[in-house]
Amino acid sequence: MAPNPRVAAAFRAMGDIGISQDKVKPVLKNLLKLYDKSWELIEEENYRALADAIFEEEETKVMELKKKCKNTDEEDLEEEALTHDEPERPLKRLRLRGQGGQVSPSVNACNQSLGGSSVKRPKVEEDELSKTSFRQQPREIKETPHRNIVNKGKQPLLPQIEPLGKRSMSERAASIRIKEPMAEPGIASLPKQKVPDTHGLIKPKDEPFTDDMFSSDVPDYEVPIAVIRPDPSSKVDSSVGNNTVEKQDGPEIPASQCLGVGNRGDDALALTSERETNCTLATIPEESPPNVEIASSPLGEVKISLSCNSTLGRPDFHMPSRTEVMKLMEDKCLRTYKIIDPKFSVMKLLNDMCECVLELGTYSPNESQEGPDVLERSSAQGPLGIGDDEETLCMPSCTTNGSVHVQCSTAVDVPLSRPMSLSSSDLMSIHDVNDITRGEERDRISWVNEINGERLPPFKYIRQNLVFQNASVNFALSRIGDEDCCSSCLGDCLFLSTPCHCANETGGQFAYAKEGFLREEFLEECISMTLDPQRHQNLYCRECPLERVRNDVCLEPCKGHLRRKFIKECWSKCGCSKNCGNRVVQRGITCKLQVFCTSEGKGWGLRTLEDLPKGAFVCEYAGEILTNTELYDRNLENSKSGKPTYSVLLDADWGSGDLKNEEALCLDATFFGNVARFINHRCLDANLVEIPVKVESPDRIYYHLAFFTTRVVTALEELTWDYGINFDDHDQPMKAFCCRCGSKFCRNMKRSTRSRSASIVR
Ligand SMILES: C[S@@+](CC[C@H](N)C(=O)[O-])C[C@H]1O[C@@H](n2cnc3c(N)ncnc32)[C@H](O)[C@@H]1O
Repeated sequence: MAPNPRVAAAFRAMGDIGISQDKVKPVLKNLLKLYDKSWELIEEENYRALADAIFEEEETKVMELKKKCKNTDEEDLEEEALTHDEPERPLKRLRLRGQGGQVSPSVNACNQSLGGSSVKRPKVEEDELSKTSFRQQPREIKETPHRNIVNKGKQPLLPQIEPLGKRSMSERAASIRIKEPMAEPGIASLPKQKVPDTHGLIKPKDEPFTDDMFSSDVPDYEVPIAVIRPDPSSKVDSSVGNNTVEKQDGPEIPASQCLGVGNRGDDALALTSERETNCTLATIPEESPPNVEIASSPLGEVKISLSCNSTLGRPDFHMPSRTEVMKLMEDKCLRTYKIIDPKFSVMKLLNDMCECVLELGTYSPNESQEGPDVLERSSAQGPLGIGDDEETLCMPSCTTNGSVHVQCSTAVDVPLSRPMSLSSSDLMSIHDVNDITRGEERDRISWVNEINGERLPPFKYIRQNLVFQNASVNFALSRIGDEDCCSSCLGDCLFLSTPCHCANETGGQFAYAKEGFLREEFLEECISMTLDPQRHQNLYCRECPLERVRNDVCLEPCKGHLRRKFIKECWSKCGCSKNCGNRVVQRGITCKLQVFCTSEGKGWGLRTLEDLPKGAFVCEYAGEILTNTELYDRNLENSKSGKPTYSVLLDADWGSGDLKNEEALCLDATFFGNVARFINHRCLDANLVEIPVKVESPDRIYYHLAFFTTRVVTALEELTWDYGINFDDHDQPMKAFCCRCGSKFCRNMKRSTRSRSASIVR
């Protein structure tokens, strides 16, 4: 395998300016292994062009530094000659081999001077060194640098793919071979420049980096690659040489956030000066080694998480902003890369890592059929900022036990591997973080997870109900008689002195007020029916479809269905305007909503991002229209999955007549649904109430189930509705969940014998 130019160049750069290789190696080993995967994708030619361009630009500064190092070089060479029996530093050894035993004096001298303890320091002022610390001498790259990093001298880093199921995600990430070149913006197009031969110094390229370059006891990818380290004594200037941190756009960064890159907490990356090295080495809790985790969700999201426990015992610690962390990481820890790639950023690094894993892990023919591994993740508490980068989420966070995490995940919805259970249509259902509706709704609906690494499970977002197969839903215009519409109306029906036919359903008054919200009186009635069903007459079927589907022969008596108030909206056959105030639900969602991961263990939930007045329409429950029989069959298949259920009975009129099988309908949002599928249950004092709405169908067999606020709901409040579950009724199609609604009226805790029909099927 060809040598890796990035590794070579990074080492050359550090060597040239005298950075201790001992300190850097263990860190770079891990960083490079990850980053190189993406770097490898860049064509060799382009790399050279880029490197040449950068090197030339930096030449003058490097030469200046070299002059200053000159004296030291000579001394060091003498010293080296005297002490050549001593074990060589790995880099030096590499160079010696690569140069047939010829060592570049200047490079070697400077290299040893800063980091080495057994050799002299260069005669360079620290400040000056800081200024030039990462300048690199131009050089000619005559041969392709090696790319084959070898682990422990035995195992190649990029072996052939093994079956997925047998290995952890991290192992897979480390071992899958890159298949296709990937262009990197801004790099591929750089013109190639010729670099004078006079500067050709070293070619650390002919040999693979072997075990002796890195600590040998470090397994691939199971070691930390980055850590945020505390520094008890000083604040560190990210621009080097200054012990204070300048405020960026956030609060001052305390000393505890002195950043470094390390390996298992026992080494640190000393990239700039010894002062910084001391800082990064200061107080590393031994019991909490930093760690890197590569994980994927079942849908293929890749997360690379860098973590350490550096805040342990630091009560003064506060979580820095994402910008602060990123800036410090870039400035302090990783500027080596900036020499080679001026566009380098930590975000880019992390994103590249993620994308490499994605690239490497996608649709590999050798992968097993099992889903991708998901590594154990620590659940971060406290708010996580979402990256402003469209493609990457980078989230520094802090747990209560003091761990600091920098987590990066791909927001691009590419599955890591194709689990057997995901069909191509499933893959189509993977959700954009910015808009789960894929443009179906007027406004975007985003999803966030501030709790753990889970991603939104797949489903296909639909705005309106769809018939699955046998449901008897007939939208024929001819079915709507004159009494069921207002064909002679004009404009806005709410402004009529005498309400039109469409208000008949609601007792001759429209359900909506002119402001667009439900009339208080109507709303209160609906709420009261939900809160106290005993006061309102339940409907009982002679032959309940729920019982009939269970047992055709001997039917159990109907347990009753809550009688509900309907809304009838004006529709296409009406003469009024599309903007008529009696058309609310059919216009769709108009408030700003967000799907989020709940902290109470209820899974995903829905919240509003803006204050909502009482009686405001939020959304309807959209899903596949199934017959009760079809739902029963589906549930039989899924009953033991323990997954959330998303089906709702359209039973608001059951009991008023005998229903045929194809008329007993329900909505199932498991596979096709809208945002309402995320609304969780709350016993009794939910902030939403569901109301049946007739739009295009004159009867009550099929209707829309619409959610309205029961009170003022403030921004970021979770939206909930009372599913009407009787937690004591075990004779139900699916097992009831353990309610975590948190309501003081929770029926699951009190085990009340409240006898409401279960309108949501569990
Ligand atoms: C319509 S889904 C709601 C969205 C769901 N939380 C999710 O993650 O997709 C209904 C399911 O959510 C969960 N759920 C809803 N309300 C809950 C509550 N109060 N306590 C616990 N789990 C709840 C149950 O698993 C239930 O089957």
